[in-house]
Amino acid sequence: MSQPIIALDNINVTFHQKKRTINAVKNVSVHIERGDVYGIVGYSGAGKSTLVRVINLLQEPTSGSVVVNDETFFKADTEAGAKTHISAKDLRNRRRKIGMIFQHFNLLNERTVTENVTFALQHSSLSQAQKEAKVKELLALVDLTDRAEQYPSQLSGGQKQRVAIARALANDPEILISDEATSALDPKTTNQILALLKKLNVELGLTIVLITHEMQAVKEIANKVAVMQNGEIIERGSLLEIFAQPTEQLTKEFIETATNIDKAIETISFQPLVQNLKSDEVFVRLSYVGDTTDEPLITGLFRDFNVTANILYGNIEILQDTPVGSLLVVLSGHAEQVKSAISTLADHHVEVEVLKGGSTL
Ligand SMILES: Nc1ncnc2c1ncn2[C@@H]1O[C@H](COP(=O)(O)OP(=O)(O)OP(=O)(O)O)[C@@H](O)[C@H]1O
Repeated sequence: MSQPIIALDNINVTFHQKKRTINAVKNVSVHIERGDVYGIVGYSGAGKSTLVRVINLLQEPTSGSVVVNDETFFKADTEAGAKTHISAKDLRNRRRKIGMIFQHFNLLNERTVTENVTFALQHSSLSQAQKEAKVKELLALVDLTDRAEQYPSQLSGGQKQRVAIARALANDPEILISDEATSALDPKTTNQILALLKKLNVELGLTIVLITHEMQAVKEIANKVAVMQNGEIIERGSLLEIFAQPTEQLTKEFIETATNIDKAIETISFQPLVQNLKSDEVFVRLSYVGDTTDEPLITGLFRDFNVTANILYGNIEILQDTPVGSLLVVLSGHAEQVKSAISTLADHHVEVEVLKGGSTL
């Protein structure tokens, strides 16, 4: 495997306040590959911002090592131990290659869109004409050419975030850190900004670290996910692994917010068919990932076992080009046959969760 573009190892960040010690990040290691859109999900206070601020040393860790693009930015084995630290001058230069965008855009309100983006080029070696061309190119990239001379107060939230993205890209960064960048936006604008980030990832090869409390955002564009709680990463994996087989309760909660399957189960549980489930019926949830979707499994249940499947709800999503499905189904037939049908489904990598009935299985 190639070298990760970002390697954080054994990172601890401890804040000392008067009488309190806050362990904001506890022994976290994360490796992010070039071209990843790496989602870090967690509730407020989980330590996400503190962790990503470590990448460009806006937050110096108490201990651990920070390596970006094969260059050690920081290394300290313990709080008291010897520290290796990149020089201040080098850090300033390297930071320009790590763009950041935030929830509240952080634009200069007295400056126009063009001036806001140009500001990011103040230390650039480009000539004035090159800077002007660069800013024009960036505004075209984020689709804001017609707003170039407007002020932030004249823009919508989504447009302001586009200015912030153009500014973050001014020095051709290889990494973009997005800290809750869509949290203040409505769902439609959120999707437009996420689509723009995805485009930048694909077209520019930009590595994106996406911190958010919204699993929906992660689901739209991330290929990898880490879930943070109390300063620790409690679960991580590819987007598909996390969505298909979450193990931690918190991960399941986040996924639920992005799929609403629990809500569907609750609603459907009140339907007469489920309320008045017969003794030979069982209400199940079938979950599957990938090719299984294409197989006529449901028809096979009747053909092979004489078990009928009444589909009450279905949700199939495409995550990273792979179908991920959930079906809420009432199966009915002889207990033995239903049992065989369920084990056949399991053989085909369909996870079967009995939600109601089935005491005779
Ligand atoms: N400079 C600081 N001094 C003291 N405590 C801090 C500091 N920065 C963060 N913390 C604390 O560290 C913990 C993690 O905060 P952090 O902002 O990283 O969480 P988060 O997951 O990003 O949440 P949010 O989305 O609310 O920012 C919190 O308890 C926070 O109060």
